[in-house]
Amino acid sequence: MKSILITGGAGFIGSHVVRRFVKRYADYHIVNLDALTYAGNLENLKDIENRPNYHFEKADIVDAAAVRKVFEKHRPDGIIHLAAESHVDRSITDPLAFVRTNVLGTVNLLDEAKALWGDNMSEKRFYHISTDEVYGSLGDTGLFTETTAYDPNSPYSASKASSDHFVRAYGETYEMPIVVTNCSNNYGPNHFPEKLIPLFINNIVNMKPLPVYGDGNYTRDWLYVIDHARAIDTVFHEGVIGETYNIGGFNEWKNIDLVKLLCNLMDSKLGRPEGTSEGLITYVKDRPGHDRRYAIDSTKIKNELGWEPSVTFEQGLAETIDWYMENEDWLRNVTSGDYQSYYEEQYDKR
Ligand SMILES: Cc1cn([C@H]2C[C@H](O)[C@@H](COP(=O)(O)OP(=O)(O)O[C@H]3O[C@H](C)C(=O)[C@H](O)[C@H]3O)O2)c(=O)[nH]c1=O
Repeated sequence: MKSILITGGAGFIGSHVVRRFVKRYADYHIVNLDALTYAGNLENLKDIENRPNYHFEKADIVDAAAVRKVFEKHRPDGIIHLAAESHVDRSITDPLAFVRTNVLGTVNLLDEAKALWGDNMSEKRFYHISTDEVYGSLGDTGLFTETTAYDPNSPYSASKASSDHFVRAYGETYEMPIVVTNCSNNYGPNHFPEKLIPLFINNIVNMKPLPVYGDGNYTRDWLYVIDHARAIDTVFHEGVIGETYNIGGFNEWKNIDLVKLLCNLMDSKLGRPEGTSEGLITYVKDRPGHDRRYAIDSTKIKNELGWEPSVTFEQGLAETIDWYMENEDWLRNVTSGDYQSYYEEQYDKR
């Protein structure tokens, strides 16, 4: 039996990866290691929590002793590392939190894997899930490829770039069997409503303002989270050790166009007169250091591993909206506590 440890498995992307692995690989021993911070939620895994091949361990990757205990208990052969602080706006107000989790936490995991595996690394794998933001910002043309130079602009992307470098350094220095993927913006069910799409769905439902940063002409490449989970499965099993693969949706949208599309779809789902939600659009002060455009070239993973997105944006967005509208309790629970005051504070500071 293969023991696979997935960090951040209670989070957005992580929960889709855990679900996929638990359902597809009955003979694997799947361990979800998660600190259950504000964006981690075991509700995301209710449907699989009683499966015999699923195990949950609450631990913070910053706590090396706690990580060691989990490693000694479950002796993972493979590690899929998704645990991270991920929200760019939060990184602007609290960079150190990002250094702790994303840099220190990653190095802790690498060290514990090295200690556990010793010289016997041949059947092992350390897989780091990263972001296209490490490449910085594009102009109006061009795409990020696996050889684009790192040029991070936000504390978040700097912390992810640093963790990528550490993972590669452990590959070079200790011959750890590593693999890295850099993905574009994900969307889909279970996404914490601080990110653009779920925040705006939630605000439209509640007739609240839709805060578009700056002029709204920023571009992102959107990838359905379920397609991303499938890509992670493919890279974990078939990716070549030491390689990087970019994972994107071939699906670029300017924020303002995406927001207008979302408004129209939501008006028709909610039976509201056309234009109601667009009336909620409010241009607010820009995010400092806001990257203008991300766009990813996923040709390598397509040509070498046969992965490409399978869900169209229209389908994925419709499924996402339906999920949020059918899971109002989930949304209410995750937006309780200090969530509202956190956001109000952020806008005041801009
Ligand atoms: C929350 C929010 C965002 N925006 C803009 C800012 C961006 O241009 C775009 C998407 O923002 P969001 O914060 O959802 O995502 P990114 O900053 O692109 O980063 C995301 O995608 C990458 C790949 C990761 O690696 C990050 O972890 C993930 O958070 O909408 C607004 O205009 N208003 C808002 O209220």
